[in-house]
Amino acid sequence: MILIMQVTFYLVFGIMWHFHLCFSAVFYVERMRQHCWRCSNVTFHCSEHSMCLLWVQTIREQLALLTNRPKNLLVYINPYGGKQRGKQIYDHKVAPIFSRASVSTDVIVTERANHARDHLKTEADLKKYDGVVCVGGDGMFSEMMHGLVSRTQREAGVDENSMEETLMPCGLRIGIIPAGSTDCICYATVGSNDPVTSALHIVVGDSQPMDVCSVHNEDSFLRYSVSLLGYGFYGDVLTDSERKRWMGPARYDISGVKTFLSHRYYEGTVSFLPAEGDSGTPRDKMQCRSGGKFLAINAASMSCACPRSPKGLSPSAHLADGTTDLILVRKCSRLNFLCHLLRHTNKEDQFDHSFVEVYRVKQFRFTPRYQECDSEVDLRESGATGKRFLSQICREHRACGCMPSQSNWNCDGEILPHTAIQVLVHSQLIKLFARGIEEQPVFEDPYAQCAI
Ligand SMILES: Nc1ncnc2c1ncn2[C@@H]1O[C@H](COP(=O)(O)OP(=O)(O)OP(=O)(O)O)[C@@H](O)[C@H]1O
Repeated sequence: MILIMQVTFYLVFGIMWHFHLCFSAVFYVERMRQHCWRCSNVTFHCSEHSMCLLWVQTIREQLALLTNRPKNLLVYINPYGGKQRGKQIYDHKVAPIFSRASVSTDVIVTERANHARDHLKTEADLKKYDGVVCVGGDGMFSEMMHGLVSRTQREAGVDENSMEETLMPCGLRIGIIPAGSTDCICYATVGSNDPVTSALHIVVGDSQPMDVCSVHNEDSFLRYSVSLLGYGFYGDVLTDSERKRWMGPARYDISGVKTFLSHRYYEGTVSFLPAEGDSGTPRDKMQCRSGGKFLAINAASMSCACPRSPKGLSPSAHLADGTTDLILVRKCSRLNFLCHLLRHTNKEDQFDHSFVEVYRVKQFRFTPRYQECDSEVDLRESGATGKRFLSQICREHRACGCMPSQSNWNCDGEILPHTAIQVLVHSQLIKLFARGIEEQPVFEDPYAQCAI
């Protein structure tokens, strides 16, 4: 009994004691299908008050020894993310679990885009907290991560604009309660996009380090990325879908089909520093420069798994090994490109095509064939008349003023204002309240209760 308790005690997260009726309920995590966790409880009845009290005190003492568990959290809720149910999800599904686990919270419902980022960057008294939690989608996570990373660098005197400086890892862990239209980061780090599961990962104090890529244009810092940096196909899908926000989540499908049919390719050169040692490579083709015509240039710092693509863009990408998987899809026929895209949704190897190259790298640089001086992206549907391409004058045909074909970088769902970028992976810069996707059931019967 003692042995079982030691093994599984970390899954207990609360206890409720009823003095007069002489019983106590112990709350614990129960593993369900598809990486979902649920809150369960077992009730102990006891004929003697003193024995019941002893049990309750012992369990409380044991819980107090688990120092990795958060006691104070700062929570940001985006009330407009996804189906606009962030507040409801937090109040009904998450807050009761935090309360049961004796986690106290300060909750901020955001009033505008970048509210959470700015508050974290400057105002928040971070010493009071053991972690920060966002209730929203990938955009909301990205906002919070930017706020926390920038704050950490500023306090450490690190210049984010300099690629030479080593960034300081963040001290606070980040929790993600999925409530967006795309919850890829949550899905790739927990294995599901279920708010209750994420809340339970937070209260049991899970910790998952994560790499962060910094993206620079010459000497200026642009953004951080933790999941996907995509030029060409994924950049075009995002740019088009941003113009169709009014359509809701259906915009991604419509923009995806439209972008696929347009079959645009882009010219440029990718230079990279391959990972060494035991990081492994997704494929064994070593070279450090690749130029030509590309349908897509993707850098996946995590698998980028999501319900539509259960294995993700790069199934073996590691969350925290200091590398990113650079996937170069060269110009090919529409049919071949379709085959490649379809393999993201099934178990076939999406890299097993002659027009696809993949490298595990620590840093890379992309130079478009036609270097632009500036690119202010105009997202209006009537973009052709906007500012977007005004400065993109073809170098080789200055006289004719023809417009070179350039895409935008999709940086974790945000459009970058520059096409020529340098990317550097910072190993384990942040930590999440997550444990990665559990490969094997810990217990022989994965659906059995975790006995205490
Ligand atoms: N109160 C607010 N009002 C408007 N925008 C907000 C607010 N709070 C946060 N945001 C912004 O909303 C964007 C989308 O939020 P979130 O990621 O939570 O939802 P989403 O439905 O997943 O959206 P996305 O289309 O980015 O996947 C974020 O980039 C964030 O900056």
